Order: sequence, then structure tokens, then C-alpha cells
Amino acid sequence: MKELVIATKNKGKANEFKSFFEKYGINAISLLELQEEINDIEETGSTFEENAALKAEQISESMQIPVLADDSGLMIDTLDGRPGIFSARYAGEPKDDQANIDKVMHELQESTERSARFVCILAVAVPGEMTIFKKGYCEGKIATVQAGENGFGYDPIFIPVGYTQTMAELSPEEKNKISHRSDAIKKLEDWVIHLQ
Ligand SMILES: O=P(O)(O)OP(=O)(O)OP(=O)(O)OC[C@H]1O[C@@H](n2cnc3c(O)ncnc32)[C@H](O)[C@@H]1O
Ligand SMILES: [Mg+2]
Repeated sequence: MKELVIATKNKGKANEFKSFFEKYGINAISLLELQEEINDIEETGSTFEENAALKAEQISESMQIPVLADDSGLMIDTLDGRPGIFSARYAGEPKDDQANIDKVMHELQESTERSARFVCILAVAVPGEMTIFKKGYCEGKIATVQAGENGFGYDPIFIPVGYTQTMAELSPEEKNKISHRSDAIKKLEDWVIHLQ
């Protein structure tokens, strides 16, 4: 089976990439599964694109293989797009999904302006080639009550457009049909097929 290294240490993302790439007969391997210990890559960029490129290019360079990275986040309109690129550590170090949710819920309080979107930027770095980028979205709103156990990150407070449940109440299969990550992956299909 073909293999593709995904420059992520996020278990939730890694699982989603596994199921996307399985369909193409590709084994998606995250940094959590590699034998060698990979140091955390500092996400010092000021955009999703810069951070996705940092992750993909650093691992691709050191391993001399094609690498895919994902930089993603939640953008809330009434918070001027926050947490945005700071989504993973919105409530500070160490990264804590529940603390991030609590902070967002506190900031929104009773607000009726709750529109938001998940954004995903994929970067593919191949040694000696220009890095390519694909962008995906999932539109929705922030719930007034946290619900659901599936997924990761902000899924328990994000209600996608056309749904009454949160992303964390949907099955993994349902999430993978409509998520920002799947939207971006579909746009990468030509490259993925070429990899096979
Ligand atoms: O950098 P890597 O190692 O890939 O893992 P990370 O969790 O730090 O990933 P990001 O830097 O891209 O930050 C993305 C954050 O945005 C949130 N997020 C992204 N995609 C999400 C999704 O599908 N569902 C819920 N929250 C998501 C979640 O809080 C993530 O930690
Ligand atoms: Mg990160």
C-alpha cells in the first residue's frame, strides 16, 4: 500500500485523513506513528497558509519525501475571525479543547450573532518542488449549549449549516462528508490520484 506522511500530531485530524486516504488505497501516517521522535514545529506564521507550509516543508525537507500538512481553525464573525490561526491554543498552553470551548462560549455569552466557519488549508510539500495549497470551508454557527462526544476541537459547539446537531453529534462518516477538511481534500484529488 502507498504511504503518505501527514505532518500532524493531532489524533483527530490523523483519523480523518486515514479514512479519506483509505478510499484511494493510501495509508496516511501521522507524526504520532513514526518511529523517530519529531520535535513540535513552531507555528510562527501569521496565516493558515504560512503555518501549513512550515509544517509540510520542514518534515518533507528532513525526510526527503512528499508530506501533507493541515492548518485549520474556527473563525467566528462576531469575534472578528477569532480564534482563527490561534484555534489550537486559544485558551493558552497546554493545548486544551475544553478550555478553548469554554473561552469561546464565555466570549459569545448570550449573543445572537453566532455565525462561524471552519477553515482548512492543506499544504503539500515535495522535495525540489513548489508547495501547493488547497482551501476548504464548512459554514455554520456556534451552539448555545455544548453537545456530542465525537470528533475533536470545537466540534461540540459547531452546528453546520443545514443541521440541528453539533458536529460532535454527527457520526465520523457524516462529518467527513461535509467538513472543511473533506472540502479541501476533494480539491487535492488530482494530486492524490497521481500519487497512486
Ligand atoms: O498542528 P497539528 O499537529 O496538525 O495539530 P493542531 O491541533 O495544533 O492543529 P492546528 O495547528 O491546525 O490547529 C487547529 C485547531 O483548530 C481546531 N480545529 C481544526 N479542525 C477542526 C475540526 O475538524 N473540528 C473541530 N475543531 C477543529 C482545533 O482546535 C485544532 O486544534
Ligand atoms: Mg498546530
